[in-house]
Amino acid sequence: MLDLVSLGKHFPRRGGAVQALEAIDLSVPAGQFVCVVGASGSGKSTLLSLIAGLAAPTAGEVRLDGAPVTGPGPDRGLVFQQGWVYPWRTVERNVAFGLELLPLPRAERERRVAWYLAETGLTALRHALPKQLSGGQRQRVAIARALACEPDVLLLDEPFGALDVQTKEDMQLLIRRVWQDTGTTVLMVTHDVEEAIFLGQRVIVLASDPGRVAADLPVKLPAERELSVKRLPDFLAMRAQVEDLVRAYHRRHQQKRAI
Ligand SMILES: Nc1ncnc2c1ncn2[C@@H]1O[C@H](COP(=O)(O)OP(=O)(O)OP(=O)(O)O)[C@@H](O)[C@H]1O
Repeated sequence: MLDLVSLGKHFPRRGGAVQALEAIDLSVPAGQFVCVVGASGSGKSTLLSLIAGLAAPTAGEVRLDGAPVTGPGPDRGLVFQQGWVYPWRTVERNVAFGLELLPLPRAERERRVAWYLAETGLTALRHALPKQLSGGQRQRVAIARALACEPDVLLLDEPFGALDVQTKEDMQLLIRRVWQDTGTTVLMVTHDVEEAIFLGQRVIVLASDPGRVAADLPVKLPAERELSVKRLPDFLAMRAQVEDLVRAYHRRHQQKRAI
């Protein structure tokens, strides 16, 4: 279970502070797929960096299975938009990277690399260098590398934001399958409301300044989802509801700033 308890983060700014996040209380049961949406500046990336332990909260705490998070750790895997990979390492050696830091027998490391390469459709490319890959393939490498450490929680920060529509949909199907196969908890930040509903079991809408939870909505769609689910009336109704919320909180924020 991932718990965010009265979580807050402010950044000093000349003449005051930016309240990036305030009083966030959220519990994510193990194995759940949660998507976080919100207008630009609502604190989505800040939220992920606090959970990843890359930044410290200024209030409250993050707990994973009851233990406070005090820094980065292999129990949380992080994937960024750019699909950051080590340019001098082959695909296979990129996927092995995090594992090299873990106290695992060599045979187990090799087993995991082979399994996650297959799971992300990269086996045939295992000897390629990143410069030979497309953006979608590089993002698969970043996902496989994060998953190979078998984290309790996979944190995805706009992972498909830079991809074209077809590649993005392929990656959405891939991440859902990987999630179902591994049972990992997934927390994904995205600008794309359609993507959030298609992937998530739950959608959190953040409001800006202070960043806070404006809505926490269950996604009432079948567990098995084809891309065609995006055309169902229930899907379209939820999409309109979430888009209206994001827009409303964004406008409110703009009006506040104008005063
Ligand atoms: N290191 C920092 N120093 C100062 N202010 C920051 C810092 N990081 C974030 N902020 C501020 O905190 C607020 C939340 O930023 P954050 O990047 O988390 O939002 P976001 O929802 O991820 O935005 P986007 O969708 O544009 O990536 C913004 O007002 C931002 O300017």
